[in-house]
Amino acid sequence: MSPGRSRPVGSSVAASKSHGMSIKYADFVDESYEPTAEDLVCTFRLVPGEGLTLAEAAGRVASESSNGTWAALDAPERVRELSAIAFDLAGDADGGEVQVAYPDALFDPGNMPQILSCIAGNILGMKAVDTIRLLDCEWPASLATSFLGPQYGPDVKTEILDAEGRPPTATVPKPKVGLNTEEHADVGYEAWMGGVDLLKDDENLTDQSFNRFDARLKRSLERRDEAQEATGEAKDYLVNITDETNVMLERVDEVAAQGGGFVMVDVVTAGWSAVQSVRERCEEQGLAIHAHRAMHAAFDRLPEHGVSMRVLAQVARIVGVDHIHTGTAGFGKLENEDTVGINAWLASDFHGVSPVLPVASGGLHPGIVEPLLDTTGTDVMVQAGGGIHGHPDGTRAGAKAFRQSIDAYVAGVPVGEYADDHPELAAALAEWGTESPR
Ligand SMILES: O=C(COP(=O)(O)O)[C@H](O)[C@H](O)COP(=O)(O)O
Ligand SMILES: [Mg+2]
Repeated sequence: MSPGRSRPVGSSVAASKSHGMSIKYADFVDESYEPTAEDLVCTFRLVPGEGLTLAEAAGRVASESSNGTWAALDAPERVRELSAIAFDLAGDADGGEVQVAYPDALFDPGNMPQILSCIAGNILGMKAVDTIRLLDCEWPASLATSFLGPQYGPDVKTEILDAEGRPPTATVPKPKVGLNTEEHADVGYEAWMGGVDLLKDDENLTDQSFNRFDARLKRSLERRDEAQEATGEAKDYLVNITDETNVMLERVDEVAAQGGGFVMVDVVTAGWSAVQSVRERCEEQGLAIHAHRAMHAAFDRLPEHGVSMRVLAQVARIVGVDHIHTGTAGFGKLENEDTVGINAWLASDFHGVSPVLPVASGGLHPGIVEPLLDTTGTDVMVQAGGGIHGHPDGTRAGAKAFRQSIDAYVAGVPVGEYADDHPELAAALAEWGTESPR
């Protein structure tokens, strides 16, 4: 049949009471449905609950995530037009994949919590499924463009930093919390002097008693200015503004007033609504947003359940972050994940929405930069904490070694060879070799 929602009323749809039709779970399945360009299409992997077929479970998923419930309902046709339709079912009662198409009129454009309450809401806890995972989404233009989208994306490399033609670098001081303001800013200064572009706060450093936000921002940007002057290279600071939404907005203004170019937000723990608010304020202030994804694994680590990192990254791009962590393709300390596929999506054409710069972070050091970039390509930001500050000769030498490993890659010189006349890199390779840490 031709694409569209005005599908024939199937055998399972019983015309009923005078003003409408009775809709029940089975009416949310149409194996032959062809989605339209206005549909949001979600791919789910699911295992049906006990005693249910794949189609019975899929009907319950499409129903609960759009406008159905457990009881057959009498509803007018215009309400029926808002129903989701499960189609393309592949599998059996032991599990499989299904697509679910949602008409865009079901959604509130520009309201990410509302969209997620549909497609990743009650269905994750229904008895009708033993497990269910939202794997991927095809977004219609009407929803994708109803948010601000990224302001800079990969253009931060040239518009804010001096990183044309190479991956920009960032570092997070370690120990991750506990350093006082002066110690933290000193680490930043040493890292910038060694060749790192960005100082980055860790995900759990915000405004604790030992390192207050306001003082850290001020002092770090003072040291940044010194490093910028000494090196002649643009430097900046990914300061973690994560807090209650109104506090974050005040901090965006403060960062702009002090001359910073970026804010960092723990986007999953803060929540997408708060990220939307920050994004709006960053538009006014011209700041880029670095998205840390702490807590993403609560959604995406178990392969059979939850919401994939791919979908979380899609949401982040639509809402409008400029960078987001997407893992290290198995080379760092974290679980291997679909880093390459997610990064390709973040760079892909998407209804005119700007791309996002992916960030590789977690257990990286100079010895694994080469295989990492071989796998991800160079359109990434590369971030190292322990792989810089754990260098035997300290942070500045560690930053030099890290930058040298990147410069070697961009020059097409094997890292071992480049180390022959770069002693900091040689020391890092002697310390850590080319193994991923655990
Ligand atoms: O602090 C770091 C990296 O420090 P180090 O370089 O010392 O491991 C990152 O927050 C985490 O690894 C999370 O990474 P991701 O957000 O990619 O999961
Ligand atoms: Mg961290």
